[in-house]
Amino acid sequence: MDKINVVGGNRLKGSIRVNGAKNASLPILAASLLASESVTVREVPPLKDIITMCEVLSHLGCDVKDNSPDEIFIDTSNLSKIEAPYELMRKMRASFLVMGPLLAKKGKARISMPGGCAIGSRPIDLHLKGFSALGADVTFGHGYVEAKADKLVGDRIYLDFPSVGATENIMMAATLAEGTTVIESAAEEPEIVDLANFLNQMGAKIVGAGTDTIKIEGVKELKGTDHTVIPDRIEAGTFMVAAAITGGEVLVENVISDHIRPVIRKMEETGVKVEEQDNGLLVVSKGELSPIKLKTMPFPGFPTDMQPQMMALMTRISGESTVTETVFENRFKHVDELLRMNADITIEGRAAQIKGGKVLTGAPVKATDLRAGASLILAGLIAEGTTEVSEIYHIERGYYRLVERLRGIGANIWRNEDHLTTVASS
Ligand SMILES: CC(=O)N[C@H]1[C@@H](OP(=O)(O)OP(=O)(O)OC[C@H]2O[C@@H](n3ccc(=O)[nH]c3=O)[C@H](O)[C@@H]2O)O[C@H](CO)[C@@H](O)[C@@H]1O
Ligand SMILES: C=C(OP(=O)(O)O)C(=O)O
Repeated sequence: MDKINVVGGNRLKGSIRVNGAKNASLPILAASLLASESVTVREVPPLKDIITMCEVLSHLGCDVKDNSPDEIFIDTSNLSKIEAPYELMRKMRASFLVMGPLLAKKGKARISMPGGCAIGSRPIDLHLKGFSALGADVTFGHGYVEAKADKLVGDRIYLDFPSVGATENIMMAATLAEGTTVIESAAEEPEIVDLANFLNQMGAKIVGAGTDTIKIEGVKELKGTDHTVIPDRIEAGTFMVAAAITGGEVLVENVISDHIRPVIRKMEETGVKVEEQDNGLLVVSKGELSPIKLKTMPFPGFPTDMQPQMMALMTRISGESTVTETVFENRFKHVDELLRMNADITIEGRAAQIKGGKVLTGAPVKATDLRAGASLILAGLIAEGTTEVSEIYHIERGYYRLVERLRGIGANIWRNEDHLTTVASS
């Protein structure tokens, strides 16, 4: 089984470029189903989740060409199926994002129910509330959710929580509905804005994306387009923490600062210097840092996808920091693994107290989910000895060539197979 090994102690220095955003690419690829012409999407990171979404689109009948490393071409002229089976859904929850586009384009969709995952139960009730409001008949059976509508008709939909996925799915379905749809209490994440821009380029009429009220005036047809996805704000934040935790100096390139303002601000509160330059963010971390209190919130609040990485940073800061997780019910799985590395963390309900400043010690640990895995690698960068991270397929869902890229700025890190190659050739 592949593992990532990290030996702590190196100060990271240099520059590192951020890839296109996984969480913007996935809904955009799903939205390409709505086009009546071909679509090209650029700066798509070549990750496992992206491959899964391409498999879903191919399964539905699309012609998908992966012009590696980061350009995907989709021709929907042979879109014939309306069903996404369990084998594809179980690999990735985000496959559920094809439901809105299929319902809009084909009037019917049958998708295997997405299950929960390590960070929580993750229901889909808000997606379905939206489809029903647009006039779809939604039923369940044999592990599938099925939605049907002779025609979708715009309506006012209030989301009880600003769910990113529900906002995206409903926005996509509404593009071809009759009349106007208004999503209230919508998610405001940058990935929603990127999706709306993509849809508008195809001829959709969406206003208000990036605010809590999105208005979609339905159109008859969407044409093809060529779109470049936004940089990955979570990858950027992860590299910023890598610089900060090691007392390093790293230029993180290809960043939209406004997308990671909360991460910049919380990092500055610790005493890390973040300088906005033309070509990226220069992160400089020197001397003692100060403990902070952090609460995850929907955008523009602090992103839950950066919480485990920030917790790794807190283990290095003397004094007591706290993290409150309000978005997911169970996103503290990394804590047990950090404890194995000598961290001092206690959890009470949705809050964690981190008593930082103890020397971390390398240990065998496992990535329980994507960002938990990133947190362990970051902790490994400062731990004494070797940290051996297993179940790294979680990490590979969201970070492309993380090992090589961190090594490029000075980390002592390798995959088991790299090590064997090095030993064999020496
Ligand atoms: C592929 C992708 O873009 N994933 C991101 C997306 O996930 P995702 O779109 O799944 O996250 P949501 O914003 O929908 O989920 C946020 C909260 O809402 C709840 N909820 C959601 C839908 C629903 O119908 N009912 C309901 O109760 C969830 O259980 C969770 O507690 O946004 C999350 C929140 O920023 C990020 O952590 C994920 O990285
Ligand atoms: C939780 C994440 O992704 P997903 O919604 O695909 O599980 C993530 O990107 O941190």
